[in-house]
Amino acid sequence: MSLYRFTNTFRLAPRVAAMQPYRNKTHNSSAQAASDVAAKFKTLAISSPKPFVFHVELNRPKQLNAINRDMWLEIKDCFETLAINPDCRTIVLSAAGKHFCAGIDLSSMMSMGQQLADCEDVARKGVVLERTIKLYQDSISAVERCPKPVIMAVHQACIGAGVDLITAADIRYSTQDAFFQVKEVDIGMAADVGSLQRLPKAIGSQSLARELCYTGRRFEAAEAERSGLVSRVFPDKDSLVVGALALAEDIASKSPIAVQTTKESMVYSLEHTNQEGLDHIRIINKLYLQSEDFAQAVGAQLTKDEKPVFAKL
Ligand SMILES: CCC/C=C/C=C/C(=O)SCCNC(=O)CCNC(=O)[C@H](O)C(C)(C)COP(=O)(O)OP(=O)(O)OC[C@H]1O[C@@H](n2cnc3c(N)ncnc32)[C@H](O)[C@@H]1OP(=O)(O)O
Repeated sequence: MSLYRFTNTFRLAPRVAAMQPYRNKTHNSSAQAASDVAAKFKTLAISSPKPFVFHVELNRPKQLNAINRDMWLEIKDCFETLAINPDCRTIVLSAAGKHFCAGIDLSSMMSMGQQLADCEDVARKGVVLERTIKLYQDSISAVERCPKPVIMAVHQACIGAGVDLITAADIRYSTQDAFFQVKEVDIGMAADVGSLQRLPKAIGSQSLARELCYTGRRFEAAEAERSGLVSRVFPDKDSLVVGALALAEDIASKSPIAVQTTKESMVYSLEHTNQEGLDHIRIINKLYLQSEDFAQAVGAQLTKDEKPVFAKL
């Protein structure tokens, strides 16, 4: 079918000319948007190194990026903010300092224990704990709920809450010196913010997932790659971040309608039958196949235009 017939069939004209200004403006506008977002956070560093790509860094290097209450709150806020930011299409999350994440901040956990001890009634203690666990669950789930693909770039230790965090992401890359531990059993608790639900799906083996969760044993990057927890391993942190950003840039160059709908459908399909997943995407696509992105992307394929430009979403 010719481009003219295709766009006419869908009663759409590619708006390439109208969107020409985005070609030059995108990066400045993403960079400005990133500095606006960054100003809100003290445990996260945020930048936009490439057009439509945001880079979020866990930024408590002295505490090995152990997740304290501020960081739980800020992860949630950050991903909810980026979810609706039109200058953001993909997110890379890495971490500053020696390790990716040492898990929950054990000092702040001790002070929470102290606060609970000050309250005598078991029901009231239960309510406080319930609210805290829900808040932390929502923090990690904000990564999965974010419609923009999230790529985790993991170096060195990724422990406890760190594993909860990375299993909520779309794609995981690591360095060859990375290691992982579902360490909650070692601090006398069952993991409760996502690893038990998401790790078995991420690696596709109940047997291995249960072994890791019951023992808390450390597993290295090579095993993580073999099991599918990470999809690429890099020699060091610099090449890891470069590789993750290059992947993010590639995804960000595609139609945001197409990419975000793909994420929504794949996340939905994790917890639904194939038929439910097919019903879900059919209902979305009966609307979205009328998008100008579709006409434009098909047009670009037909005309071999390597860089179609899509409107912000
Ligand atoms: C409602 C709750 C929901 C969430 C639950 C989540 C649970 C979890 O995350 S369970 C896992 C908890 N984390 C740990 O058990 C990790 C303990 N740390 C380590 O295994 C090692 O420190 C690590 C392998 C991360 C790094 O080893 P390395 O030799 O490089 O450094 P260290 O000398 O051990 O540590 C340096 C200083 O950092 C302090 N530190 C380490 N981890 C934590 C942490 N999670 N929270 C707070 N502080 C931590 C460590 O004590 C050292 O401090 P200092 O002695 O003052 O230098």
